[in-house]
Amino acid sequence: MQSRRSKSITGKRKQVGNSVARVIKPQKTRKIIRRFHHLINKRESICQFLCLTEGLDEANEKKNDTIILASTKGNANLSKYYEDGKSQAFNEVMEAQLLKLHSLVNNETNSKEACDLATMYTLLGYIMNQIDALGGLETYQIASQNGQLKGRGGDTSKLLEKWTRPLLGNRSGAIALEIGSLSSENRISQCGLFREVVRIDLQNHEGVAKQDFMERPLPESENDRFDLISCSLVLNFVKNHKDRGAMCHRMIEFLKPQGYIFIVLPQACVAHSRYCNESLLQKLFASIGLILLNSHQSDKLYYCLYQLQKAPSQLKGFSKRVKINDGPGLNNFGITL
Ligand SMILES: C[S@@+](CC[C@H](N)C(=O)[O-])C[C@H]1O[C@@H](n2cnc3c(N)ncnc32)[C@H](O)[C@@H]1O
Repeated sequence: MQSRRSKSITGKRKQVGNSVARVIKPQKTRKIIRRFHHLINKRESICQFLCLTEGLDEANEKKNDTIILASTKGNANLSKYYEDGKSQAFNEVMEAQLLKLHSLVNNETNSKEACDLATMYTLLGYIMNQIDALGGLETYQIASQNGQLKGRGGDTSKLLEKWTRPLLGNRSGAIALEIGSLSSENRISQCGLFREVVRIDLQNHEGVAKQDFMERPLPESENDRFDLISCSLVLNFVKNHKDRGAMCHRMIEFLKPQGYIFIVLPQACVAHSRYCNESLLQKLFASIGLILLNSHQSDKLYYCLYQLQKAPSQLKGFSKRVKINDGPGLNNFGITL
């Protein structure tokens, strides 16, 4: 029988599995999700600064720890700074440093000198410990799941049903793929529009297959393709702009001609990003053959429905992130193709 307690990367014992779900109060879920995103984004910025983006994996913090340690390349000082950061509990000094990280990593005169590296590795250690203290990806997913509970208005596929019923209502036998699925109880699975909904996620959940979409074998025939792909709050979860682009390309491979993609992002990804807004997103998707049918922005989320048309023969202008907004308080969300 699997133990309900496991060791964290810092060696502390922590609870895993359903026991965590019991201790996350609904009013805390948003806070947890925001904190998780904050930490992951800051870690991404530091890793980019250190040219260390390769291989970090939100689903495996132990592996991340090993990768970061390996990047110190036996430099005892750097690994000491990293361990030093890990040993620090939540504190205002480190939080303030995280908040001004943007100016540190974007300072043109900042060469990767010893003092920068010391700060960065200490912050990395601190972030790792904070993610660990939060319970890592598992707690985040449980918080997201709680956020979806019926009656709390959290199931984004309610809008998917509303938008696609007029399009798919008469089509019998439609099949859907839900990437990042946390439950078989969501509207996408219950609305009756689909003969089958294939649900996948990086982690195990009841009624959901554990699979990394990026490793799902490519379709060999039309039967392996989908009428609709749902990608709700997943792209923002993917660690960098290139990998998000790769996921978008891959979704196209899995769509039937004229198939639909339903995408949900935190509203901040289109409203408060240096590298993304709704119009850029629309152009970027158009370059891979996706035409916008519907969109909606709530206080917290941005929803959109695209349909696959014929892709233009050449991909143009989306291989690099271009700054379209500037100012304090913006995030670095972006997608490149
Ligand atoms: C915030 S949850 C979103 C849950 C749900 N779809 C929703 O709308 O609330 C993001 C989920 O995306 C999943 N995810 C991220 N990358 C993935 C990938 N490559 N393949 C499968 N699932 C992935 C994560 O495991 C995580 O559970």
